[in-house]
Amino acid sequence: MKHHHRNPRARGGRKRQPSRRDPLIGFEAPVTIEQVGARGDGIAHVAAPDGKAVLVYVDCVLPGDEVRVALRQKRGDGYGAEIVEEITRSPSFNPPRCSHFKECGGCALQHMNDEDYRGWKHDKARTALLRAGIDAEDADDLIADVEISPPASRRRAGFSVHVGATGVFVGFHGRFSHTVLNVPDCAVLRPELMAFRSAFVDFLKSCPPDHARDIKEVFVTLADNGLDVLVHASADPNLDMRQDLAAFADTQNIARLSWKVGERPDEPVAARHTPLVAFENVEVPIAPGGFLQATREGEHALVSAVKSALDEIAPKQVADLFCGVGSFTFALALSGKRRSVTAVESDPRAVELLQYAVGQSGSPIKVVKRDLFRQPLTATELAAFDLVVFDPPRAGALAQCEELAVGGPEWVLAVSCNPATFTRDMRVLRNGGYEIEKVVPVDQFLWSSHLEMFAVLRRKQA
Ligand SMILES: C[S@@+](CC[C@H](N)C(=O)[O-])C[C@H]1O[C@@H](n2cnc3c(N)ncnc32)[C@H](O)[C@@H]1O
Repeated sequence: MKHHHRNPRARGGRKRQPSRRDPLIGFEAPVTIEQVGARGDGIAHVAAPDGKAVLVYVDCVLPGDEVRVALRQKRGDGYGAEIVEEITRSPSFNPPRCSHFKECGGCALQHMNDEDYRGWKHDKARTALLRAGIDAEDADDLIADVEISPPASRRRAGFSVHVGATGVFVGFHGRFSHTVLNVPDCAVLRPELMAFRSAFVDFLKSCPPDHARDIKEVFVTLADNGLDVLVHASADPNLDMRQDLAAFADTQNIARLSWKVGERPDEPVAARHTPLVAFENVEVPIAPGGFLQATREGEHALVSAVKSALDEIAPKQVADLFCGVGSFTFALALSGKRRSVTAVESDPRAVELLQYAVGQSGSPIKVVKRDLFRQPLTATELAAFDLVVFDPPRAGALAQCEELAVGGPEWVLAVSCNPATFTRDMRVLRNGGYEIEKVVPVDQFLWSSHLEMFAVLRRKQA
């Protein structure tokens, strides 16, 4: 056997120190939870053996809970801690709805009662406005009631898949872990998605393990006419697997089942009929894994907010930026009376599908493919519109807001799925002369820390 002499300086120049264990890992202490932080975890301070106060983050707790915790791992500026004993629970503690809530990383706040939960989401919107420079009294006047999607309403989900010696798992990752958990009584998903999940577990159990093991994730969207399923795998399916998947799609009445390996384009394995969603009675085909608002109720709340703003603004020329396949586009063009809409989107597939539906319906919509991060509509181009609507991904719409600040129209409607970038974008627009007139918080990710915000902005008259 060869013996390798390692030069300790060869790689980093300095001799490696033996790793020293953090003495606080494993330390136990009683704590009283002070507040629920932005991610839904409880925040508290424990007294360390040296007398210093150490920040801890604890899952599944509420303000006022007294628990004994063990520090488990460094997390940001503090430690993630696990409950080892419940001493007293706050009166607002609600029994969680799913049996696997404590283990599952999908929900953060199932244990909060409905009223406190509503208040917590409202405060999240309020904090975003305060950070955007709005004063507290104005923020309270601006924020409408939170529109919360009910349990069992989420119409799209990405399930992680693990097929191994311990069984078949199709579900979500555990809290701060890579372990995939089955979620047989998930309370947030539509029943159609739940039925698919358990049928898919059975299907994978019936497959040769070598092939089932290739499947890593499965994304499911409930379109208006059935399920659209996209399987992410590490290798192509063989002929048997293709036939089995096609038979599975038939028995489960799946509209389309596609397969995707890495960054390669997805490939339909069973295309029984094209998944469609309707906006203002116009049917639009959707792409495998393509964007759709997470719940019908959330989409309805956002579209209603857009429509009531239209009544007040009465625009003639509208720009719908980051339009996707048109959740707002058709409402902007067709609700009440017809208006000209320029719909802008960078995803080529969404552009093609929207273009198709526009052509079929003869709607007054021009669809433009453009990257609005690199090439926002310029102040000069914006002069053609009397209303701009934007609904960017989590990164927000900084470049576009900078152009709006210079030359945007009187009215802007902003939709955001990330309070942090919402705050930043609102600051830019306020510095450019816009005032926020109304904010509607929309909660499509029940019991999570996510929040969507809809805002009406108007340029201050000189
Ligand atoms: C939150 S979704 C909103 C889609 C649509 N408004 C809806 O409600 O269904 C954000 C959209 O922005 C698109 N997008 C992402 N980056 C973009 C970019 N740089 N330029 C233009 N569109 C982009 C995505 O493809 C996606 O369709």
